[in-house]
Amino acid sequence: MTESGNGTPIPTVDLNDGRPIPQIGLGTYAMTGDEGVAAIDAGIAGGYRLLDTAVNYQNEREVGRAIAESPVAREDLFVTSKIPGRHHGFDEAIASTEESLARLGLDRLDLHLIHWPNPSVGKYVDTWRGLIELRDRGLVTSIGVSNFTADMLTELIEATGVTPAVNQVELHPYFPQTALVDFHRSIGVQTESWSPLYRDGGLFAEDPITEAAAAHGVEPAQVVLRWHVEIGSIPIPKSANPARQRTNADIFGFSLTPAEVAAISGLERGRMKDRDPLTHEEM
Ligand SMILES: NC(=O)C1=CN([C@@H]2O[C@H](COP(=O)(O)OP(=O)(O)OC[C@H]3O[C@@H](n4cnc5c(N)ncnc54)[C@H](OP(=O)(O)O)[C@@H]3O)[C@@H](O)[C@H]2O)C=CC1
Ligand SMILES: O=C(O)C(=O)[C@@H](O)[C@H](O)C(=O)CO
Repeated sequence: MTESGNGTPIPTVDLNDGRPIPQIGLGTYAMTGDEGVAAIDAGIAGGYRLLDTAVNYQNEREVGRAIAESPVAREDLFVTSKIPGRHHGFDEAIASTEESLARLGLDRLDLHLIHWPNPSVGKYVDTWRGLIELRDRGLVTSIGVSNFTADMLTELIEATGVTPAVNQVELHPYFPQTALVDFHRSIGVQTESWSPLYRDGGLFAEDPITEAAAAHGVEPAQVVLRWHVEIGSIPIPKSANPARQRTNADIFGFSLTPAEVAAISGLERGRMKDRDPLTHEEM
């Protein structure tokens, strides 16, 4: 257990491979250059131990710089990256991951994900076999996927016998993905929420969120992020602002009532535009 910048401990949960993962992480999308390194430095100093990056964020070097200059021991950090669609395939996934490790300056990733399934390409099972090989070689500790549907997860498990540890998906009060989260729970997959704050797109003014914030004496963002924890998902909010980073991580000193959770989940209206993994593909 680590402490957030406000001194609230950040607990962990165990993945289906027995590895502990922090219950909140720092999203690093768009954190590039010296400013990006400073933002990631601040996140680690503020208590984050889970760092979420990807080949396509073009910031693995920045994440690696922050890790190298951090006083926090490498073994206390949990680093996630993601294989892009243009690197789908068994051999391609292995080569891509070796390049990611070189950019990060690491000898191992804690978690590595297939970033998007890209179903029209038809190689996500081969890519999954590549991740299994990488895990067996010790280059990756836990393996998972992102933006996979229940049917895609079932296909991976039936083809390889290996269940992903994580499925990182779009998840926020406007898109709670209740059926998928329940399916994950039924097969032992840990849900991670991307865009957990809906990119600050108006969520914080919704009545169920402002009312819960007033009731608990916290910020709306803390209510939203606590909601993720209550529904069993790990949020990975992005903030480059050290004060907001610390506020976001400070969500383990209070809990929401079942009625508050239900009211927030009742804000459901659908996913972000054009982000359906059956049709949205990223190379
Ligand atoms: N696997 C996938 O396909 C995807 C993965 N991701 C991952 O998820 C992470 C988070 O998602 P992202 O899309 O970045 O968006 P988020 O939902 O995390 O929202 C980030 C935005 O909210 C603002 N913000 C953060 N905290 C607060 C706060 N307490 N109060 C007010 N505003 C706040 C940030 O501004 P500021 O920085 O100024 O605080 C930023 O503009 C990404 O960084 C990435 O790691 C994202 C999309 C897809
Ligand atoms: O941020 C990520 O991991 C992505 O996959 C992005 O492409 C994301 O989907 C996005 O919306 C970028 O604007």
